[in-house]
Amino acid sequence: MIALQQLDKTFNKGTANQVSALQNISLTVADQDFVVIIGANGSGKTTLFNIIAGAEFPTQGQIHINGRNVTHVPDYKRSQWIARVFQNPLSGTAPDLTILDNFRLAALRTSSKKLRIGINDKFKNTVRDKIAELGMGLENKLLQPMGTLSGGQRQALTLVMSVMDHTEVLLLDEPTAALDPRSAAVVMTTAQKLIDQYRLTAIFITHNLKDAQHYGNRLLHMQEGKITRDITGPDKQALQLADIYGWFA
Ligand SMILES: Nc1ncnc2c1ncn2[C@@H]1O[C@H](COP(=O)(O)OP(=O)(O)OP(=O)(O)O)[C@@H](O)[C@H]1O
Repeated sequence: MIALQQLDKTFNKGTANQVSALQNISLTVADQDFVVIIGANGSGKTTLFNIIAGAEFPTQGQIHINGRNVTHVPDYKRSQWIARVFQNPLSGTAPDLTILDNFRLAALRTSSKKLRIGINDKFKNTVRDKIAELGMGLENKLLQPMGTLSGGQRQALTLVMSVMDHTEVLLLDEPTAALDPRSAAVVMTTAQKLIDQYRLTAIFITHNLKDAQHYGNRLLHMQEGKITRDITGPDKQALQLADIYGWFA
């Protein structure tokens, strides 16, 4: 469970450039919830992710993840149980390294994996099996540089890489924004499959209102640093695209 209590984030406090990016945000995300966040540019979505991931600390308020108070735990420590996939398919990957070496690098995020990787072929076989599940034929390209793949292939691999071990929370930060519609659909289908398979708690930021309607069991609308709508369960299922468009009028 993720519990955010009365979070504030102010940038450049006390200066002419002061920005109140998050204002008194309280939110509880249950285990295995799939929450979608939409909102206009500058409404605070990425700042919220930065604070959940530990890339930024709140000006005020607290964050608990599965009962642990992580408010001031930095991102490199939280990465043991939080994975984040970004808009840019190259974020978090090394384009000149092979697919396998990228998986090795990602594996170094957790100490448990450090012990296993590189000792024998077990890690390679595990990676090959996980990649084969994507159904994209990439398991036969383990020694191909990551940078030679398409954006959609890279995002699909990044998803697999992110959730392979110990991840409890998956933060999807506009993961399909740079992709063509077909690749975007493949990446979102992959994300949904992995979320179900690994029973992840997921939060998905998107500007694609169709995806916001289709995915998740809960939809949040952010405006000016606040959560102004929180629609769950049957109410979310009943939402029409026109309703969501109307929120941006
Ligand atoms: N490091 C920073 N320093 C100063 N201001 C910042 C910083 N990061 C974000 N902001 C400001 O905080 C506000 C919220 O920005 P944020 O990036 O969280 O919005 P967003 O909803 O993710 O927008 P977008 O949809 O464009 O990605 C904006 O006014 C932004 O300019």
